[in-house]
Amino acid sequence: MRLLNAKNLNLKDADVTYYPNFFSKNEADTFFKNLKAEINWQQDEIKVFGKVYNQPRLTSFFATNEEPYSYSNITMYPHVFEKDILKVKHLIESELNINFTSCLANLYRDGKDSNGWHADDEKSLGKNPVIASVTFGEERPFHFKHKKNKLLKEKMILKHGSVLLMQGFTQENWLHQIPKTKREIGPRINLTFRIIPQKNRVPSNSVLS
Ligand SMILES: O=C(O)CCC(=O)C(=O)O
Ligand SMILES: [Fe+2]
Repeated sequence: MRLLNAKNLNLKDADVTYYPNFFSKNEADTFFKNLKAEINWQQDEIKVFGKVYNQPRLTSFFATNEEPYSYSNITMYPHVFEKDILKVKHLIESELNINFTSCLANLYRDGKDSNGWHADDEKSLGKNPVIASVTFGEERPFHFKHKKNKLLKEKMILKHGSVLLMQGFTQENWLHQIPKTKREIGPRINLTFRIIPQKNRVPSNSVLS
């Protein structure tokens, strides 16, 4: 049932599939409530043209390994996966047959919170990264635009309990954003599951010959 009504967006030079009904209404309501309370949401600062601002959303980072995640000028160190986020992880992994190591969680408190145009193309994610992006709470528009061909764009609404799977050449060729809105709206939680391998480290007790 979770993959019911799956839709490939058929974006050029990309591979994006939307699963609008991945979580039932009841499941999604419960996850939203629990994750909002359980997660240790943090406020990071971003630097734009030398000036420091609060990032327009709260975040938290989780991983099964110790590998931090750096993007823009922010480095996030992982928490261990907590109860509910681990449940979400397992449900996604078993349906999509993909194992994720890490999750960047975003809390958009209201319409003033946003996520500007970007691609998740950090080196640490490797080439052609797979990203599963889960929405709980308020639905928000999600925009895509092609990096080179200005005529190619797409807008969609990410529903409560939906999953958006981005893979293949998506990050190489497209940008995405969650724009601000003037509408009076409630909070939205987004979980982006990613694969960020642990870099090789020499164990402290090893003997090098
Ligand atoms: O909130 C979303 O749906 C997108 C989040 C996102 O693009 C990101 O965290 O990289
Ligand atoms: Fe992103």
